[in-house]
Amino acid sequence: MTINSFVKTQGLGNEYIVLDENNITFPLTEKAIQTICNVNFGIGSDGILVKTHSKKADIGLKIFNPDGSEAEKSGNGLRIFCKYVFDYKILCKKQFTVETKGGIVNATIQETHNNRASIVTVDMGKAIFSSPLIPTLFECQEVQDQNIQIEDKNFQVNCVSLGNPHCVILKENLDVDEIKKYGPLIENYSKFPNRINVQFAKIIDRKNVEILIWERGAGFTLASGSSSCAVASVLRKKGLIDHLVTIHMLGGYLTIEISEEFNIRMTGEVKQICDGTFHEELINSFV
Ligand SMILES: N[C@@H](CCC[C@H](N)C(=O)O)C(=O)O
Repeated sequence: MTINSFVKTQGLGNEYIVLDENNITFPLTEKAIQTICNVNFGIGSDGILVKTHSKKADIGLKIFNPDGSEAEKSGNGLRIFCKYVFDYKILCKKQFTVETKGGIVNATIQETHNNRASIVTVDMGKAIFSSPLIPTLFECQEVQDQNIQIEDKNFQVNCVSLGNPHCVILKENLDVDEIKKYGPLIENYSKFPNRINVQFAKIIDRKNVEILIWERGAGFTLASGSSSCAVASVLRKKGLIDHLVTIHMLGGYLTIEISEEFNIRMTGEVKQICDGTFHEELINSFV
């Protein structure tokens, strides 16, 4: 990769721009991230992934939301980053560890279908249900079926952390307009000090769940890996699904495996969209 070059890749319609911290000449400020992720003034993306050095793992990853905030974890982001690391021969092996702000994960490149897609598995770590660790300000030890009032509506929320915080709401019917209206209000609800990712989930059967997502710092997205893991963890804890489940989203599906100890393994597709170089005129609009 050359100076100021980028790769853009999507996982089920959740798209990320991948950068190497050694190759960028400009400071990655909040304004730079917001501009690059903007589809009208920049490249357009659901976030930015930055390759960094790690002393504890094979490689390091920083994850930024399009509003400029830093996320601890991202499921699609991790699969996308692992494909990049493998395809661009940054690490010449199919199994490696990645350090994120939300912990170290193990990743495996399963298949690379000749110029079609890659299938990547990531061990996302252990689902954490302890309220203060998520963090939430609910006084109970674990946040299960807690009622919250948002304007005219009452929601029963279940919270979990996969390194990043999630709020899962079970629904009988999924409504895109509803999550677009209430998602940002739940994201910023007073009991979520670090804000939160929001999922509406509809159980199809014990092996299939359909979800809609409102992402912290990004908004409505077509898919989210950590959200899929969050929904699977919460529903498994309630005994409503099997240990192996397919999470269906608007952009595609992910397979999630939940161990007895709530270690979560996620497998799904990723496809590169393009690569390129930031134009001077774009860089000058945020430096
Ligand atoms: N799209 C991601 C989640 C990205 C981070 C999230 N918005 C946060 O702030 O925690 C995924 O696939 O997990």
